[in-house]
Parts: sequence; C-alpha cells; structure tokens
Amino acid sequence: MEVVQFILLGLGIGAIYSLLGQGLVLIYRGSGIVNFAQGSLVMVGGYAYYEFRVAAGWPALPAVVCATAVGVLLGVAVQHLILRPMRTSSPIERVIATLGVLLTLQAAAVLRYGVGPISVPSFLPTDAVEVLPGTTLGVDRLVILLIGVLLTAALYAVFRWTSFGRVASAMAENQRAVASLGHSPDRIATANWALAAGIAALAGALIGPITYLQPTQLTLLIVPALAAALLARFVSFPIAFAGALAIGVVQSLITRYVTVTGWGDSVPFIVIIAYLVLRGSSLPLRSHVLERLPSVGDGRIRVVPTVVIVGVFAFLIAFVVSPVWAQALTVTMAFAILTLSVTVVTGYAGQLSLAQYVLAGAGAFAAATFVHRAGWGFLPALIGAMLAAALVGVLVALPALRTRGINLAIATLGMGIVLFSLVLSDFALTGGDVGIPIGEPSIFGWDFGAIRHPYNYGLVALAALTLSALAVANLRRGRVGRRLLAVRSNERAAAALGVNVLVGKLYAFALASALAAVAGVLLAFQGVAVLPAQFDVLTSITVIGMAVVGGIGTIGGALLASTLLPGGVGTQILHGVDNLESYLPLVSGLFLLYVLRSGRNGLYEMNAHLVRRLGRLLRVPALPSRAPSARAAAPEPAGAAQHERRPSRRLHVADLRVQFGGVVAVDGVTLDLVPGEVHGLIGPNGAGKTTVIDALTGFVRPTRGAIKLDDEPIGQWSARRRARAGVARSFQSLELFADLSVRENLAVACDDDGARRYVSDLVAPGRIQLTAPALAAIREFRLTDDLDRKPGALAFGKRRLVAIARAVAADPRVLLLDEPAAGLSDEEARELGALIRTLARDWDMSILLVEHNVDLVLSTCDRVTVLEAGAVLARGTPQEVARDPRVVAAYLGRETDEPNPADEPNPAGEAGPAGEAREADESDDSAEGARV
Ligand SMILES: Nc1ncnc2c1ncn2[C@@H]1O[C@H](COP(=O)(O)OP(=O)(O)OP(=O)(O)O)[C@@H](O)[C@H]1O
Repeated sequence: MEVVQFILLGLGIGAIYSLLGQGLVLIYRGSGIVNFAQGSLVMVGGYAYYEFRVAAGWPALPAVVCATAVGVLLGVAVQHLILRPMRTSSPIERVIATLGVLLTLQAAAVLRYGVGPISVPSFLPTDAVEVLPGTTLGVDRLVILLIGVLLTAALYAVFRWTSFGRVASAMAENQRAVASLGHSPDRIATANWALAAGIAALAGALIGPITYLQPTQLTLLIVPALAAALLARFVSFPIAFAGALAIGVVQSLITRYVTVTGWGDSVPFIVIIAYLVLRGSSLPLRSHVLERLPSVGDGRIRVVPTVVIVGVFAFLIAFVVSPVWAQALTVTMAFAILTLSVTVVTGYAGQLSLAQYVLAGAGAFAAATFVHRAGWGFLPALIGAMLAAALVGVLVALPALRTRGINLAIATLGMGIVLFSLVLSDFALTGGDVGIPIGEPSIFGWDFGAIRHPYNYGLVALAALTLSALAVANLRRGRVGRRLLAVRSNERAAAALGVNVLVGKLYAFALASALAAVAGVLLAFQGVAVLPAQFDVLTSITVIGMAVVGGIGTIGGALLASTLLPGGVGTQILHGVDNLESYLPLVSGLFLLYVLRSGRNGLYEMNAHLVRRLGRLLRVPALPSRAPSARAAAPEPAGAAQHERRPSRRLHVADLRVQFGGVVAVDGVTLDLVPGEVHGLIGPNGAGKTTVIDALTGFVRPTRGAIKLDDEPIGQWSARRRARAGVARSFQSLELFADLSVRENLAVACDDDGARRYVSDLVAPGRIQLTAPALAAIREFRLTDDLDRKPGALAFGKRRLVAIARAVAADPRVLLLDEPAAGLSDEEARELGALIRTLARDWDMSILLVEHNVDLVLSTCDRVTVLEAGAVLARGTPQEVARDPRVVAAYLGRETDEPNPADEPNPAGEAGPAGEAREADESDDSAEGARV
C-alpha cells in the first residue's frame, strides 16, 4: 500500500510538471521555440497571486483570474517585444533569448521578494481524501491532476480538429509557408504564447501554496517539464502529460526508497539523456539546417597592448586599489576565465553548454579535496582539479556526440543538475553546509590566501587569466581551433575533410571544463572553505547569458562579460553608485535581451571601433582586420605535377542498395571509378545520385553492396576514415565554413591531425602551412587573391571553386563532385569542366561527377552512368549514353529523331528534368550532343 501511496503523491507532483510541459509543447508548436522561461512564468503567476490575494487582500477567485491575466500579458509582451523582432535569428539564439527572459524575471523577483520562501494560502481545499483503500491524496493535488487531464484533452482536441490548431502546428515546421497561405505567423505565435503563459501563471497560483513561493525553486520547475516535453518531442500533448506524470511518480518513489539524496532530481534526466543519445546520430542528417552563428575573433595576440594591459593591472592590484577592489577584480578575473571556457565550447566549437558553472564547482571541490584530504600543495591541486574537471567535462559532452542544438542545451542543463544533485550535494564528498576547508594557499612558500593577502591573490588570478586568454587565443589560430570552427560551422563538411568531429567536441568540452576548474578554484579559494551552494545550476545560465552579452566568440567579449557577473567589478561600481549593486542581475538580463534583439554579436564587437581608436591613441599598431595576415603562408607557385602524390586508387562499388524506411533511394548500383577517368552520374531529381555519394563517403549506411578502395572493403569505415584514406567529396550546397577565410577552409583540409596538436596548439599554434596539393589547388583554381576573404564575400561561382579546391587540398585519390556546376554560367561551367579533366589527367584522380548540366557531363566524362529511380538505366561512353533511346525517352525527354530545338542559352546551367533536356540541346558543339 505504501508504494501506491507514493505513486499517488508522485501523480500529484507530475500533474504540476504537466502544466508546465503542456505550455512548452504549446509554445514550440506555435512558434518553434523551446521556452526555458516557462518556470519563470509560473513564478510570476505565483507572485501575482500573492500580490492580489495576500498583499491586496482580494478574494481567491479574482486573485487567480488576475494572476492568470498577468501571465497572459507577459506572454504577449515576450513574444511581441523580444521574439518577434528575432524572427530571423537562429533557434539557438531564440532559446538564449528565453534564457534572458528567465534571468530577467528571476532577477526582478529576487529584487522584490528576496531569495527566501514566502507562504501563500491555498484557495483549494487541502484535506486528504481516500483515493484507494488505505491511500490518500490532497484535494488540491486531485484538482490539479484533473486540470491537467482536461487541459491535455482540450489542447489535443484544438490542435487536432480546429483549423487554428492545424495552422499553429505548421508554424514550428515552416513559418514562411504558413504566411504564404494568408495566415499571420505573429498572430498565431502571440496566441500560443498568451495561452501558454496564462497556463503557467495559473499553475503558479495553484502550486504556490503547495511549494511556497521562491524564485529559484519555481524557475527550476522548468527542468522536469523540459524532460517531459522532450519525451513528447515537443509535439504531443498526451505524451507530455503522461511523461510528466511518470517523472513525478519516479521521483516520488526514488525519494522514498533511495536513501542517497539527489537521485530524485537526477533520474529523469539520466533517462532523458540516454534517450537523446540513443535517438541521435553522430553526424547530422543532410536536411540539418545550418544556423547563423556568432562571429569569432581571429585570436591574434597584440604583444605590446597585452603587456601594457597586464602590467597596468598588476600595478593597480599590487599598489593602488583597496582590498575590496582587489577582491572585486579577482572575482571578475575568475569569471573571465569561466567566460573564456564558454568561448571555447560554445563560441569556437558551437556546443551550447549550460553546465559551465557547475563544472567550475566540480573543479573547486576536486582541488579542495586534493588540498584538504590528500595534503597536496596549491599548484598540484589546481592541475589535478583541471584534469579531473576535464574528465567530468568529457562525461558532460557525451550527449553532444549524438545530439546538437537545443536538445544539447537541454542535455547539458540536465548534466549540470545531475552533477550538482549527485556529486556536489553529496555530504560525504563535499561536506554539505560546512564544505571542505582549504587553509591558506601558497606557491613555493609564497602565501597568497585571499583573506590575509588579497593583493597576492589578485596577482595569482591575473596570471591565471593571462595564461588562459593566451591559450584560448593560440587555440583559435592553430589547427585545433580551425577544426573546432569547422565542426561548429558544418559537421558533415568537417567529417568529409577527415576532421574527427567527435574528438573535436570532446576536446572542446574537456578544455572548457579545465578552464572552468581554474575559475572555480579561484572563486572558491577566496574563502575558508569550498561550499556546494556556491555553484548552483542557474548561475551557469547567467554565465552563458553574459558571455552572449560580451560576445561569445571573442576573447575581448569574454573579458567584458566577466565584469557583469555577480561580485565583480560591475557589482563594485554599482555599489559605489548609491548601493545599486542588487540591480546588476536585472540590468544584465535586460542587456542580454537587448543584444539578442538587436541581432548583433555582443558588446565587444559593437564597440570594436572604440577599441581600435584606443589602440591608435596608445600608438600601437592599428588592430588588423579579422582576417589573418595576407603574408602568412602566401602560396608559392606550385604546379599540380610538382608535388609528390599519394598512389592513385580505384573505387569500386557493386550492387549498392540504400533504403530510407520504405523509400529505396539506390537499388543495385555498380560503379567503377578508375584513376585518370571522370565518371559521370546523371539522372532526374530524386534518382539517388547524392545518396550514392553519401554511401560511398560514409554518410549513409547502405543496406546492401560492397564498396572497395582498391581491394580493401571500406563499407564499414566512418566518413572520416574514408576521407583520410583519400576519398573526398564536394557538396551540392557547398557547405563551406563560413567563419573561416578561404585559406583556413583549405587549411582544414590539409592540416595534419596529430594528437599532440591538442596540447601544443595552446602554447605554440604556428602559422598556417598549406601543403603542396593545397598550394597547387590555389594556383589551379586561381584563388590567390581570395585567400583572406570569407566565403560569404565571394561571388557564387568563386565559392563553388573554393568548395572543390578544398576537397582537392586534401590530396584525394578519389573525388566525388556533387553538382559542382549548379548555378554557374556556361562559360564558368566550361572552365570547370576543363579543371575537372585536369584533375583526372594530371593529378591522376578517380572522379565521379554528378551533374544536371548534361553538356558538361558529355564533354568532360569518359564514361557515364544514368540512374532512374535509384536503379541504373544505362551506362557507357557519353556517346553511347546520349544515343541510348531509353535515356533519351526517360531522362532527356524526347525522341532521338526529333529535331534539335533552338540553342537557347541557359544561364542557370541547371534545372529539373525539363531543364535538363534543354541543357542536352545545348550540347550542339559535339555531334553526339546534338543528337540527344
Ligand atoms: N535521409 C533521407 N530520408 C528519407 N529519404 C531520403 C533521405 N535522403 C534522400 N532520400 C530520398 O532518396 C531519394 C534519392 O534522393 P537523392 O537526393 O539521392 O536524389 P538525387 O538524384 O541526388 O536528387 P537531386 O538531383 O534532386 O539532388 C529521394 O526520393 C529522396 O527523397
């Protein structure tokens, strides 16, 4: 019976979660946004109810109605003032905006009500009723459960059977399509936000009396709700409801039967993370939408300004400032190291981690344990803590290996909670409220305990920050930094160039965690003991938020961001201005919303011109542009034939079949790519051409068939391994790394991937060393003048050439080109054809050319295979294929004996089947072409 009782209690808790979970699904379905501020909206409802009911003394019903109305208005305001202007921002930026709403509402609540709990009377009867024999549940819980059931049924019905629901559902998929059908996406999103925020506020009024009102606690209700919504893939109301109940029940049972604290909070997330990992894939699908990413700095170190700035700060700390300011500067410098860790993991590697502050805590506890329990000195303890945190960081990164974007944000938030609940809150490990004492730190007999020697401690923090910033700058300029940026920009393209995407992500998390550990140690070792409560989960969100405010991809941005974090310079300045420091979190939250809304890249970049002017005033060389120096590794003239090539290789594929669920995309294809030859692969849209390339390069797993590189079966190899073995590809949509210059794009393809770079780059990244094939590709593709430009600054035709040059720079032996001439003019396409022939003839490559431009195929290829609906329709020399009546009828669209229509130029150079027929008409240069 006891079990049943606890299940019932769990249902009561789950019902509360379900109200939040439904709001999350509602907002996602109506606007494609995962609203991390849903718990904060509950909090607002709770406090609004308190204001009306307790402070103003209203009767219960009007108080509940008005609290709900406050929620509705707030929902409308958030959608209208913040998210609507961010319509074109990436989903991740919009998620960060909801984190900004969370931080702002939380800060406002703390300002008004403090951090302690406030009790509020319930308007629902709280008597227990017997539900089953021997088991009871409060009437209030039963009512909430009933509301959950009714709400789920109502939402299900609205979204299933009304036109509003259908249109709203389409919003998450494609807002443009919805708009083109005459609906207003804004109005629909606003309606959904209003409804979801109203439900959240009602939930606040309902559960405030049960849980007490406390800002942090209510805000964190988002965590189980996110888990429930994720189970429902943010789509299904009934599954979100059932998931919320299940989580409530599991938590209740764990609380009763597991004596170790923290498991109740953690288990739902462990399950969710496992689910995400199992469901995810190590590389994104072809359909994965690339997001606009914040710009990154160039990582160049200006020696003179750096020495001057560090010297000035050392002087100020050692001789000028008061102990209070020394402490504020120390806190800011420690936070700067933490925001630098965000620069590495989120700015460079593109992985949104919501666990950085908890990781800092893990580092601080590791160091304290080494000092207190093992008797280590400060320096070994710090290094040990960095290694320990790096290990924990690798664990936190595990979900990142198979999931990305918003799901990863949820997973890292969950990992942070698991780490906090199971490790930092474990009394045996961290000493609970007493913490772990740390004594007086010293290095080689030099005492720098913050209490007795705040200036010395400040100097240690300055040294740590300087080294960290230099390491992060070096990382950016080195091979590993390029690899991380390539991963952030486009995982598929990175893997196709032989970059180890998984190792890159793990490394970014490990390095960021090691930096976070340094920050954690510096923050925690200021006191007499390290305390778990110092490293709460929500501050991780504040850290990400402020990193965005500063500028998440630049070192200057990270330094600026740190001044806004609690206890640092910002707090100290506001303290001097009429004790305004308690407003800092609110101001910072609003700042975050402003920066995101303005679509800019943070305060650092917004004020870059000021920094430049300051540089000129200090008579130091003007800050160079973001692109690395044109002098660096300027290509020397190098001919294709001049570099020593790897031996040629032949790629053979037999009886290839690829199936996606019920769709057979490729069926029984056999191809032989031999050195020195260009093999054309043509066919109408959807014939399976790209899928063949995907299968040959390891991006999809074939259902059947053998793929051999010379005599070696490579069918089971990863995309990266095939790339390293010399199988390169280009992509239909180019997939260049937008943040990297042309030179860096090529460098990613030819950088050696030695493991020692992961360490040596932090100290001595060296200059870009382009290999002979890369230099030859630059010459061959005439890219010398474009090396320091970003792809976005190039004309479309040039970009296509860069994409092929990048594949060629990897010195491939087999090159698979996916529609390289799409969008090129006739003249450009002809030049490209000549280049492809050069690559085959002079570079001795085995080339597969997938093209819709039949002229190009017929004039460039030695052999051609024609696909239709996944199967081979014909194969042979271009002449044979062009004459094949089946090809002419099925693909080229007219009979062989039809007269050749007028030779109209096709500037686009590509089209669907009809266009392809016209392309074929243009091949009148050759007699065979004219016959087609
Ligand atoms: N990940 C996937 N899941 C399900 N179906 C897929 C997937 N990728 C491709 N397909 C389907 O496989 C078939 C072949 O697609 P593919 O893109 O290879 O054709 P294609 O010849 O390259 O077309 P196009 O010329 O338009 O690029 C199509 O029906 C496509 O919808």
